[in-house]
Amino acid sequence: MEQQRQQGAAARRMATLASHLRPQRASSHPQMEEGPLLMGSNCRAKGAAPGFKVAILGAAGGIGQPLALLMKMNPLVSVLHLYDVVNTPGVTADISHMDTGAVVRGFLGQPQLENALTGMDLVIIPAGVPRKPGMTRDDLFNINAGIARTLCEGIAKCCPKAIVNVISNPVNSTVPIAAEVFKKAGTYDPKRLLGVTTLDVVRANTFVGEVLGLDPREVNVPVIGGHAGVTILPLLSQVNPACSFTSEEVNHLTSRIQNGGTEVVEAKAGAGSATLSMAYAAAKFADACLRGLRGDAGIVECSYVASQVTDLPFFASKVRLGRSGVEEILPLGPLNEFERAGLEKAKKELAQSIQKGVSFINK
Ligand SMILES: NC(=O)c1ccc[n+]([C@@H]2O[C@H](COP(=O)([O-])OP(=O)(O)OC[C@H]3O[C@@H](n4cnc5c(N)ncnc54)[C@H](O)[C@@H]3O)[C@@H](O)[C@H]2O)c1
Ligand SMILES: O=C(O)C[C@H](O)C(=O)O
Repeated sequence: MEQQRQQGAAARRMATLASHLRPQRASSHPQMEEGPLLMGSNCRAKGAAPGFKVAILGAAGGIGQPLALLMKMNPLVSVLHLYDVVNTPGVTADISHMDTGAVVRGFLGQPQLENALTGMDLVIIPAGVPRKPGMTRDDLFNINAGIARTLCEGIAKCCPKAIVNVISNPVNSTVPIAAEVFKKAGTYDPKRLLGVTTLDVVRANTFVGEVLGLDPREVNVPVIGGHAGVTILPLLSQVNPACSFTSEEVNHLTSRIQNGGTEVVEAKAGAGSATLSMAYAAAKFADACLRGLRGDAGIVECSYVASQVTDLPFFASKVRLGRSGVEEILPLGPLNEFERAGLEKAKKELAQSIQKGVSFINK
C-alpha cells in the first residue's frame, strides 16, 4: 500500500517536471513544432541544474548566436531562452545539442515574446540592426529605438525583476529608452538596467597590452562615459597594473579605443559590426551579473547605468554588482587634464543622446 502510494507520487512528480521542462511550441513554424527540442516518448525527463534563467533577445543574429553558445557553456545558467523574429528553430536545435547543463528553448516571433521572458533572471538584448561603413551608431536610432521599446515592454510585463543587459545600439540612447518604458510600466529599478560597454574595456585591455607588451588578461583599463565615439573615455591614468604612457601613446590608444567599433565595421565592409568580440564581451559581463546575483563579493565592471557620478542621468563607470544588480557606483577617481577635457566632450554628446532616447518614449 505504502509502496503504491510512493510510486504514484513519484509518477506525478515526473509528469509535473516533464510538463515544466517541455519546450514552448511555435505553432507557426514546423521545425519548432516537431523539432529536436521536444522530448520524445523514449526520453526521460531531464532535470534542469540549479542556476539562473537567461533569455537572449535577438539570439539568431551575429552577436546572438555566439552569445547563445557562450551562455550555454556557462555553468551558472540552468535555462537558456533564445528569442528572435527569425531563425530561432535552427539556432536552438544546434545549441541544444551541446552537452552542457543549461536547458535551451527557442521562441520565434512577437507572439512568443511573453513565453520567452516569463520567469527570467537575466535578459540580454542584442536585437537590432548593426552599422555599415560611413554610419554612426546614432544612425541606427530610428530602427533600434522601436525594437528596444517593444522588447522592454515585454520585460516590464513578464519579468519586471530581471536584470537587463542592453547591447543594441545606440546604447547611449537605448538604455534611457528602456528606463522610460519601465517607468511608464511602474517597474523601473535603476539597479537592474545596465548598458553593456564591456567591449570598450576588452578592446582597451587588448590595445594597452599590445603597447606595454603585457598579456591583456593582466591588464585592466577603466572606460567611462558611454558607448559611441568621444563618449568612450578610457582612463589611461588608472590602468592596472600601474604604468605610464607618452603623450603620443595616449593619443594613439585613446583614438584606437574610441574607434574600435568603426575599425571592425570598415574591415567587415558592409557585412555588419563586431559580433564575435562582442559576444565574448557580453558573455563576460553577463557572467559577472550572474555571479553578483549569486552573492559573490567584489564584482566590479564598467557599465552604462543610471548614475549620479556626473550631472548626467546616465553614465558609464565602474559599478559593483550584487544580488540586486548595481549595488554601488564607484567614484571616477582622479582624472588628469587630458581626461578632464575628454570628459567634457563626452558629456556634451551624451546629454543629447540621453535626451533623444527619453523624448522618443515621451513624445
Ligand atoms: N554594445 C556594444 O558594444 C555593441 C557591440 C556590437 C554591436 N552592437 C549592436 O548590437 C546590435 C546587434 O548587432 P548584430 O551584429 O548581432 O546584428 P544582426 O543583424 O546580425 O542581428 C540582430 C538580430 O536581431 C534580430 N531582431 C531584429 N528585430 C528584432 C525584434 N524586434 N525582436 C527580436 N529580435 C530582433 C534580427 O532578426 C537579428 O537576428 C546592433 O544594434 C549593434 O549595433 C552593440
Ligand atoms: O561599432 C559598432 O557599430 C558596433 C559596436 O558598438 C562596437 O563598438 O563594435
